[in-house]
Amino acid sequence: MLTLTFPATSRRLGLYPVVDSVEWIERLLGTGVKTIQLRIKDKRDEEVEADVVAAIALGKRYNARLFINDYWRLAIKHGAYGVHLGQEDMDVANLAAISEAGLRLGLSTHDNMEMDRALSANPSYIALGHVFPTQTKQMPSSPQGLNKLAEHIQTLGDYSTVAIGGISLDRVPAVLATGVGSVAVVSAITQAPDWRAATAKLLELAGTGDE
Ligand SMILES: Cc1ncc(COP(=O)(O)OP(=O)(O)O)c(N)n1
Ligand SMILES: Cc1ncsc1CCOP(=O)(O)O
Ligand SMILES: [Mg+2]
Repeated sequence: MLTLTFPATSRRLGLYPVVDSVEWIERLLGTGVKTIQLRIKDKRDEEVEADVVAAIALGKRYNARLFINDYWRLAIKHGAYGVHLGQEDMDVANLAAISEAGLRLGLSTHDNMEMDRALSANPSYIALGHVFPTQTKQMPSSPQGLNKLAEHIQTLGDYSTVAIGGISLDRVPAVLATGVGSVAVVSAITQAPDWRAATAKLLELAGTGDE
């Protein structure tokens, strides 16, 4: 099998909000967030292209690591910092094209087998989830829990790692104690009664990541 390579990203990506609009990207980059993902689901490329372009421009303006979820063709076309893909996406996306374009690649994993499969692609980071039950996405698997997460982090050594799924503000210290380099959150920010206060506290705990 052809061995692909992707540029490295920071070993610690810090707080990593995953959001569904350019408005959220702009708000959060304005607070000092340095790792962020645009995650728009189930639209045609033509419908999301303008948002992808705007998000990438904001990422560059704020000198942030902006990952595009799913829309890897648009991410290549417009020069995103990186792309995030799931296991099913791996079957259909052209990983070689992402590699050749020099984009970072993040891959989702939910168990040991998926971790091995992801590692064989040499991605820039490995996401591990879901750690806790989540209301944000229907998951076919059970939550991994903190012990399993800690085990995976040990196995992955110096790899850049991201934890996702049900990570509320009060759970962040325990998640970080596993040694994971980043906490990815949706509802902890977007459903917070005061998103600014929530983001400030999350940044205090998880940081902005390594340079
Ligand atoms: C950082 C991060 N981790 C995991 C996911 C989930 O990606 P995926 O499995 O492709 O599912 P969708 O987000 O596409 O529904 C993610 N987006 N970000
Ligand atoms: C996109 C995704 N992938 C695995 S869990 C998840 C949703 C995480 O959302 P929340 O932080 O609200 O639990
Ligand atoms: Mg996906």
